[in-house]
Amino acid sequence: MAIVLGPHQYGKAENRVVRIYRDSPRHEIHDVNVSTALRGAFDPAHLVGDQSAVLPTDTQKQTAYAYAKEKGLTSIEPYGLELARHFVDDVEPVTGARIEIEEYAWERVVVDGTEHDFTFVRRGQEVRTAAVTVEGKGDAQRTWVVGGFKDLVLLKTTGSEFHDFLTDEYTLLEPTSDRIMATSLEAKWRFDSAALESAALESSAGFDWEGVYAGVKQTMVEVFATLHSLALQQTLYEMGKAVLERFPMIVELRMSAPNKHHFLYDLAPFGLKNRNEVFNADDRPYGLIQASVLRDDAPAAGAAWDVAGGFA
Ligand SMILES: O=c1[nH]c(=O)c2[nH]c(=O)[nH]c2[nH]1
Repeated sequence: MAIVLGPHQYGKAENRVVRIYRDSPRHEIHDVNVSTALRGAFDPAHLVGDQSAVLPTDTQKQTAYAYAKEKGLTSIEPYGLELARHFVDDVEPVTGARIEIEEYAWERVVVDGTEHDFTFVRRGQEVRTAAVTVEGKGDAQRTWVVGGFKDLVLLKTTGSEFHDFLTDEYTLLEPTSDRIMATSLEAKWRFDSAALESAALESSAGFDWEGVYAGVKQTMVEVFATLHSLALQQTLYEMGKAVLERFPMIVELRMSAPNKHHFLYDLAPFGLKNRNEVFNADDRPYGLIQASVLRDDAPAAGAAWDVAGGFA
């Protein structure tokens, strides 16, 4: 038996880069958490401690900050593309790079009815995400971009049912035709890599990353609100389908939705009727419903979903 080195990668995780645009009195802020991971011929570092091919994780960090100025940091997808392509194209031993980014949104405070130029309040809603993977050099290079969000907490007070489910001797759940539906939605959408390779997607100027993000989020929120739901599973599928119908550059969407249970509280001991008015918001355990929706002619996903390489 011989011991061999398996897949490996290394990088700087969670660089907290804050980029301010202050070229006019009205400042802009972009607040991100960016993690880099490089793949390639790094076996000697593991096997014999030879660092000659290892671009330090500190350098990767410095690059993330330098690029926020040199290349700009507005939409997170093109910022991730710049970083990933730089590592693969310009650093000889690197054959693949994965850049994962979270963005924390700020909105302007309002003073005397006017938006303030340089003071912001953290927006309590979702965290936007992006994951860019670049593999291979030159003509063989392939690129995958996944946009997304997490922690989008949604709740509807009616318009949700759950009944006619399979039962066995352990089933206690009562069917319901009117319940609260709530979740903290995570969604990730894979852009068409072929479209990415076209010139239009090369720069943030050439592609409306912000518009797509806002549109996907709004589409999902609208479906959550308007679909009379028979199960969270159905809601997820309809949300994903609507996104693919409206956004031709997206080929696949993956969703993860904890079912944030709201149990009707028993007020009978107090002689009170509870007509879906008072609930216990339970935090655990929770149902966890996960689904993906894709075009039947979607190109192969390749390394798009290879989140952090699948390492522990
Ligand atoms: O929307 C739901 N899907 C389920 O699979 C499920 N299971 C459960 O107990 N409640 C629910 N709700």
